[in-house]
Amino acid sequence: MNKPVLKVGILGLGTVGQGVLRLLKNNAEEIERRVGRKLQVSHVSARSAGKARDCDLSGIEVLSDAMQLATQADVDIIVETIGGISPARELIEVALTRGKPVVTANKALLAEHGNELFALARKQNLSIGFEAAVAGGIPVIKAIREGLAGNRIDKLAGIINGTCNYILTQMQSKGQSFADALADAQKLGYAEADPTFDIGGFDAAHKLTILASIAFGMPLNFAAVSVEGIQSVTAQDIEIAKVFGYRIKLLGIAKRGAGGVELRVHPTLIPESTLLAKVDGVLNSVVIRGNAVGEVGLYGRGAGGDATASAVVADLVDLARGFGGDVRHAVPALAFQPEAVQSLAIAPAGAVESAFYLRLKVADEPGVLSRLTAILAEHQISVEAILQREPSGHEDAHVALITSVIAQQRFDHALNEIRKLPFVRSDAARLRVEKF
Ligand SMILES: NC(=O)C1=CN([C@@H]2O[C@H](COP(=O)(O)OP(=O)(O)OC[C@H]3O[C@@H](n4cnc5c(N)ncnc54)[C@H](O)[C@@H]3O)[C@@H](O)[C@H]2O)C=CC1
Ligand SMILES: N[C@@H](CC=O)C(=O)O
Ligand code: NA
Repeated sequence: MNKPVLKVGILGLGTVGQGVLRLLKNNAEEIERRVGRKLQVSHVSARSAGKARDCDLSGIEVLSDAMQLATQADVDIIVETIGGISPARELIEVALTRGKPVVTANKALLAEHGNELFALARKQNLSIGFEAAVAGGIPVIKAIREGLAGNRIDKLAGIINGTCNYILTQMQSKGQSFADALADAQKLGYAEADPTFDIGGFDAAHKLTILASIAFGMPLNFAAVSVEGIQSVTAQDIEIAKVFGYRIKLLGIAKRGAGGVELRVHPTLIPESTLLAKVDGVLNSVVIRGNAVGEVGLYGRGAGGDATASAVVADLVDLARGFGGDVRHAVPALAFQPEAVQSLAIAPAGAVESAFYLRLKVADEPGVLSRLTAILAEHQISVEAILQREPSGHEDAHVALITSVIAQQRFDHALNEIRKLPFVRSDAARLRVEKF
């Protein structure tokens, strides 16, 4: 029987949970017209039941025990916005076991345990919606799983962490310090509960894991992503990159190559003329290359309560439309039929090719540039741009350069030799450069 009202239970009333509650209330009429029935939040579970929140809890039962909500007989759909692995994982498993479809924004959980959770959902003839888990409000999961289903996708790249993009933008355009920009991103509700996930690149790696799976039809394989965060990016590197005509962005890149699939997250110099270089602040963008369509770019808010709620509610609308139906006729979780999802060889990080940016503090003495370029040449690396800064006051001189495209391993061999040179005064800053 088609119930006139579907009851929704929300686990976790933080930035995203509150956003979902607000959006379902504010756009209730629009949503009902889309679904054909009402979506009503009947229960929420919050750790501190009495806490002041930016949402209206009237008429909603607030449970302090999340497991009680996950097993509540009269709740039809569960939204998980607690985050982290435990107890989110157990709560979702219990909800599925009790026959409730789930919507989650939890990329960490899906990247690490999604294969098992999707298998359980399939066994239970249920769906898990996860649009909010990648690039917040941008409908990138839907675009890849459905809109690009006719293509063989061979590459995607994007800015997929709002916190890092906010920090890098603030450092570049306002001269704000890394620490102050991070504190602002936390206040604005962009950062993870533990911001190390953001600045260390792990959150972007969780999202890249999900994107690679649905783009290439491979199982979720978080361990295969090579991850570098933005902690070591300095204001000086941002400024020198600008002189070279580049911006520094944290990118996630998934690419089919001759040596296997490349999965990598790292701060990257990208030419300032590219679209991605112009994506600033909390905005995210993903560019996907399909063999029929060519390049498709998506752009929008990648974090924050309301933007993320937009994605959660879109999943709720999908689940509500197909509620009680046969999931074999729904869009498969990882875009490909589960039995057709195949492991793919992963390219070793050392073999991945790109150009490199190198900055060194050096003693102000003759012969520095010629010795540096000679070592690079011995490793068949040519220099495409070079900049030397004179010493100022007690400061040493700086040399920064951009190389030709080269495998990481070969560049690192050259760098090890460069580090041993007597005139090198500090450890090197080394970043990848992508031309697109
Ligand atoms: N903040 C954002 O912009 C985005 C967040 N996400 C994801 O959404 C999820 C939630 O993130 P936020 O809302 O930012 O986090 P948050 O920290 O603001 O909210 C989580 C809430 O869950 C509550 N909680 C923790 N354990 C609980 C338990 N056992 N029972 C009930 N409540 C519990 C916390 O008290 C907190 O209020 C995470 O998985 C995050 O990665 C995804 C996209 C964007
Ligand atoms: N912490 C994340 C939130 C959205 O996924 C980010 O900053 O992008
Ligand atoms: Na999204």
